[in-house]
Amino acid sequence: MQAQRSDLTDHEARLNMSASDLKAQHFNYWIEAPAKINLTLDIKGKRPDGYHELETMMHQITLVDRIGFRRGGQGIRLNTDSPDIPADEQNLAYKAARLLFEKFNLQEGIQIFIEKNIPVGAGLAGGSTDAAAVLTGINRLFDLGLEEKQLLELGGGLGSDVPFCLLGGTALGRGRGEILTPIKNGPKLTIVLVKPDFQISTSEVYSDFRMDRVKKFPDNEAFISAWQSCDIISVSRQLNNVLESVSIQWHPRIADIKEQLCELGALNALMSGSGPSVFGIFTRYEIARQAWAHIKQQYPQTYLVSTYKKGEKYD
Ligand SMILES: C[C@](O)(CO)[C@H](O)COP(=O)(O)OP(=O)(O)OC[C@H]1O[C@@H](n2ccc(N)nc2=O)[C@H](O)[C@@H]1O
Ligand SMILES: Nc1ncnc2c1ncn2[C@@H]1O[C@H](COP(=O)(O)OP(=O)(O)OP(=O)(O)O)[C@@H](O)[C@H]1O
Repeated sequence: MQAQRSDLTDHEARLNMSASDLKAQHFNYWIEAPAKINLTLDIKGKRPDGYHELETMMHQITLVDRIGFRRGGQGIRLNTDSPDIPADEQNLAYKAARLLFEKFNLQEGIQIFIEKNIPVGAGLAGGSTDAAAVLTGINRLFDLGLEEKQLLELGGGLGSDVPFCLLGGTALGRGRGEILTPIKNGPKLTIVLVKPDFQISTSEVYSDFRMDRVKKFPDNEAFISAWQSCDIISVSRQLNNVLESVSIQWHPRIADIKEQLCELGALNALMSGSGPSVFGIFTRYEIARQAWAHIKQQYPQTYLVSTYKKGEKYD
């Protein structure tokens, strides 16, 4: 027979609580940290600092990590439910916290929890979005008064994707990816996202990139025009990521997944960032759901997601 709540001692009740109840009780402030996909990614050249000059359409989706905070104690303490990421100063979220602690000489400590739902090393900016959420969270919790422009500048020092993760929505990224132009009034996308069971190093992909191996470059102007007309068919036609020329050569399975998504009804499919995640865009939710159920049997890390809107809650 199941014990009633009132029959339990405090300790038993705590043991009976789900991990998420415990987390909710301990961490009293939570921020969502959404993943991003690159709808286009163009490389304009290599810069003197070794980075690549980009022009990329970035887009937040409803696959989110949740970052919990609690003020108090000494210094920065970080925990996570994921065995795949470091729970120490190696973590990009920890580095984000340290940046603000040092800059503002904060005396009171903070405890941070990363509920990890975004696959790691997937081309989905998982580390960057956690870091962005930590900058936002500490700014609010400690009333630091940092404005968006200052946060974006601090974020850019942590990683090229962090500024976009701070800004959110849909934006064109130039420079290293940190010079951002928001692109408003787009459609709400229905997406099936597949993360195959291997990871790819972003820096290795960039260092193997050769302009003369790219067959077709993105047309961002045409993309933006299609986007602002909410014309999903034209948007799908304009999907293009030049880093596929590296990652698909290393892992032909990425091309297989793209093909499979299209066979299952996607208008088109593309690798995100440096890969290996692949997403397909669908016009109808029911077709997307069937494709998701089918591909999930082969690739357990398959997600049915859509365009992320701030303020809405997602499971
Ligand atoms: C592939 C993308 O995710 C697309 O949004 C980003 O360009 C990568 O963003 P990120 O992971 O935040 O990148 P960073 O942590 O700043 O850099 C990782 C490595 O990627 C390479 N890198 C990154 C961005 C860029 N514009 N040019 C580069 O060559 C650099 O070798 C760098 O050492
Ligand atoms: N909070 C974090 N979440 C995920 N990875 C982290 C985090 N902190 C550090 N890392 C490390 O960063 C590396 C890249 O992971 P991440 O999931 O950010 O890759 P990614 O999605 O390919 O990033 P991007 O799309 O920005 O290139 C991994 O080796 C991981 O261990």
